[in-house]
Amino acid sequence: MENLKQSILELITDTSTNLPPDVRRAVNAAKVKEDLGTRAAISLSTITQNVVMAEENVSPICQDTGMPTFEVKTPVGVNQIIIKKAIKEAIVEATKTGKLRSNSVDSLTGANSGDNLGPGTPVIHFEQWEEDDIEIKLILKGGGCENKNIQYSLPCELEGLGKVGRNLDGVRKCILHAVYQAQGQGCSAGFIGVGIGGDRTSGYALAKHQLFRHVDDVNPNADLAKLEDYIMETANQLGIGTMGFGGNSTLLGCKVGVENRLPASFFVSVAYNCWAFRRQGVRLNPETGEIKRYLYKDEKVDMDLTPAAAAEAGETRREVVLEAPITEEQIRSLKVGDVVIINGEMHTGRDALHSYLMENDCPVDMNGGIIYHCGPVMLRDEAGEWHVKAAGPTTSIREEPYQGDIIKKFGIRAVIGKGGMGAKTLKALGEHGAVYLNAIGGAAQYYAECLEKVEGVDFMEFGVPEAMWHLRVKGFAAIVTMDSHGNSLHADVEKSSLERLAQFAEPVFK
Ligand SMILES: O=C(O)C[C@H](O)C(=O)O
Ligand code: SF4
Repeated sequence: MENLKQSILELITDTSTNLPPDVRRAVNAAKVKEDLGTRAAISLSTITQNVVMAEENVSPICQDTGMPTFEVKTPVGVNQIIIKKAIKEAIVEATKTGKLRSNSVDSLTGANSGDNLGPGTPVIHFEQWEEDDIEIKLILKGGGCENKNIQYSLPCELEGLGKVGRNLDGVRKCILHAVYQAQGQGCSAGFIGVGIGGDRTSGYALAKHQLFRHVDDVNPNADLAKLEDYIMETANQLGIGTMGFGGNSTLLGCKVGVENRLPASFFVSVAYNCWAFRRQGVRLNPETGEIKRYLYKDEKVDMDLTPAAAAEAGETRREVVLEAPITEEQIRSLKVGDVVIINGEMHTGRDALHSYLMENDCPVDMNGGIIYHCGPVMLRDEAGEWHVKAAGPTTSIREEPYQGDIIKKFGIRAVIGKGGMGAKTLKALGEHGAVYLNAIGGAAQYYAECLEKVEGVDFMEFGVPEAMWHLRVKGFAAIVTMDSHGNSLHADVEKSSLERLAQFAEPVFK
């Protein structure tokens, strides 16, 4: 098995940097469905560009390379301990070379292991099978979309949909609700795997397992095939759209599996995966460990790079250039829908930093400054200089308990992230003259290119993703989705999508 580690390393690299053809087809199709010039069309244009850049740069499509989860099938007689060791070695190497972000964090101390190894990471499932080859499948599912997974225990009552019974129609309602509750926070347009039945643990495992199905396969169970088609049709009428900006493409794939349940339990488990749906697999020669073929590479699919047209007549989009320190006057002139181009300095900060800043001072002057919810992939060269390898936004709503206070305490004028924030932050934006800017989630290569220089870093003890990186940027584009006048695109889309959800309350599957 002399080639085993190298083959696994290739699998990890390909999964992280090269979106599979079935996913590419789905993203391209979504792009066609959006009207030219809308926010959704512009986002999809950035997304397709980002996919191409990741392949060319052999760098992560999204900076969050997720929880590496391997599903391994071995013929009888193959040593699984050797495979496990090779997987771990390949993971360490892929982390060192920036194909994976160091993502394994001690849940009690917050310490990042730095090499993606630790209790429970990576996840490896073994199974024996009757075939002669070794098969290894890998999914890199990021934390933001993982947070939007949801499990329903039936019977229950759901907002907009009413009573949910223990039958196929109840399952239908749960799935629609799952898409609704994710809004744009899991970087829609998404893919969902659904597990009906099992217990709480096996139900989620079944749901995640569905994500290994081809996007365009047909469910062998006729009822579930109908359900999948129905969900695809209906969920895309919720109007959540790419990144939750509104639009026609909310869901790119729906795969449903079923297992028996206990008499007392009826779970519907939903695994939500962002558009950056990174999963791949290989068949290996059991003697040498060489790759015989890839599992999700049926044909080469180029991304649709047609640029999103300029706004149509009637929909004017202002472009405003901002450079820190930003004045209150500049902020007050911004409205939801404006596109902002940022030059100059910004600082990253996410969960660890926000909680720290509540009680402590900031090492840099943030007055008039810009904070970017981002946990980048960074590499240091021989001269000790840091380089940004991938740096898209992270889900901002996690900072909701802190953001308003932090804006006030440090005089921050702009918060960049994705998925939007809540009422408390909206109020603070109005009171203190600040703005929320939505960057395109997952577009980690696209944004890395705008980050020209790493000026410094604080709090490396928080680990690379959570540290406060001081960055010099050029031409960083984001959209105002919450302004200082009380407007929030996120609140609007949430409200309108709930109204649309309620239109699907009547039974469909008898
Ligand atoms: O951790 C990250 O960088 C992003 C995360 O996957 C998210 O979607 O919030
Ligand atoms: S940032 Fe978005 S695209 Fe990246 S892992 Fe999180 S949910 Fe997925």
